[in-house]
Amino acid sequence: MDVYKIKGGKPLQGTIKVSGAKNSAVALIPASILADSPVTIEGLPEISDVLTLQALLEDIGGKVEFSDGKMTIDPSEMIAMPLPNGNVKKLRASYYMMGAMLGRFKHAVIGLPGGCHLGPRPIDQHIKGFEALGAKVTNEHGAIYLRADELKGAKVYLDVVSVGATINIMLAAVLATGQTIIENAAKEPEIIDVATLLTNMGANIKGAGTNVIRIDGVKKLHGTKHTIIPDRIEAGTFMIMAAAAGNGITIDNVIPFHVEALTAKLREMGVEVEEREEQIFIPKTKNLMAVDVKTLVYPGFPTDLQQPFSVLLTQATGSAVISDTIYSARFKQIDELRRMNADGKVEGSSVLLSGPTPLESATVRASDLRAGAALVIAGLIAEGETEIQEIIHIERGYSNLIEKLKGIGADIRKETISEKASISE
Ligand SMILES: CC(=O)N[C@H]1[C@@H](OP(=O)(O)OP(=O)(O)OC[C@H]2O[C@@H](n3ccc(=O)[nH]c3=O)[C@H](O)[C@@H]2O)O[C@H](CO)[C@@H](O)[C@@H]1O
Ligand SMILES: C=C(OP(=O)(O)O)C(=O)O
Repeated sequence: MDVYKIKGGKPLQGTIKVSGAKNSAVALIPASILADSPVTIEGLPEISDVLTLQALLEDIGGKVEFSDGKMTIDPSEMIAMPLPNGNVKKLRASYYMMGAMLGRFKHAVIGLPGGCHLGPRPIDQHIKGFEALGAKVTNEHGAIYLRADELKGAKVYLDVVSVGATINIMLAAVLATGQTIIENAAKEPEIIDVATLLTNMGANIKGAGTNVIRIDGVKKLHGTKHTIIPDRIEAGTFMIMAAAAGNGITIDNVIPFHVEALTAKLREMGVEVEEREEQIFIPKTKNLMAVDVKTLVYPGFPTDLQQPFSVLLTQATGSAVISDTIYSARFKQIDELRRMNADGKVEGSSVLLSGPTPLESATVRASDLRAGAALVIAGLIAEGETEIQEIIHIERGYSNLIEKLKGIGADIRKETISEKASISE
């Protein structure tokens, strides 16, 4: 079992570079299925979700080359191979194989997706969209069967604002006949990134980034070259880290506009945030004041930063309430932070945190990706050596984290330890 070991309390200083966005990458890669010639994506993060998607494309006959963040996918010989199990369970975004394969082959068999356990994560809105386009969708023994004689554009109103459903319906609709309108669409920057790739492949999409997206179906899509946007959640994680443990940190390769909700919260707490063109500088913070946080759909405060942000609140003066309106039970980090001396309590869909509390090292478990990121930040602050187990979740989403953190002075290493030392349930 691999673990991270972190000796906390080191002064962190210098420049840390953000990689390409995980939540774009995991949609851009499946989008290539819709082309009739090679698609090249540059700036991809080196994370296990990307490698798993590469394997899934290879499973269906794609020829994929991936090195130095550049992936070239030749989709010309892909076939509609069923993917009921195996790799699809390893990540959430395998659901994009549904929209992309349905769009190209008019049928697909895909196992139910995996991903972080954040409470219930239904895909009813994805299915509602596929059905509106004319697909018959059934769930048989844990796999979703999708089949359509023809996909025809339709109006789809999303009952909940969903990133995954918005992108998946776009993927299924770009090669359908006629016009599809997605109403109450999600507006995340990753949706614009995917729409940009599809447009450069020859698709006709208007309104991505607003809550109404119009797609006029085209007959075919061709290969292209695309550079991914920076990961705003990784950037936000580094901003929180800089506020909690930094001695002057520059976060490089960030679009400041994409992290505005976090910037505003940090400023409210007393953190100085200097925005530059593609960088953010955070000097050493002296006094942190507690602030309440409520997660919302974009451009609101992202649920994916709520868990890392909770660590910062343990260092702030006063009491604060965090409410997660997207995933009401996304608080598994709190039990682990309590092992490290944090004063936090989960109450329904909120957490009450009081501080400042000096964190102490402990052996803790990364129950999910952002809980893991939270524990890394906690480990960087804590007195002594913290061991983080189940880092497999962290490596789904953070590219070269150890090297990046060492580069700003952190004492962190990856070690393999005996399974017997696991603290998992
Ligand atoms: C791979 C990826 O991009 N993952 C992100 C994506 O996940 P994901 O696409 O799974 O999240 P959604 O935006 O779909 O979910 C938002 C909310 O809608 C609900 N819902 C969603 C779909 C559906 O069919 N029915 C339904 O009820 C969910 O339970 C959740 O409460 O957006 C989340 C919310 O910003 C982020 O935390 C994830 O990092
Ligand atoms: C929840 C997340 O990822 P996924 O949707 O891939 O599980 C995340 O990136 O924080």
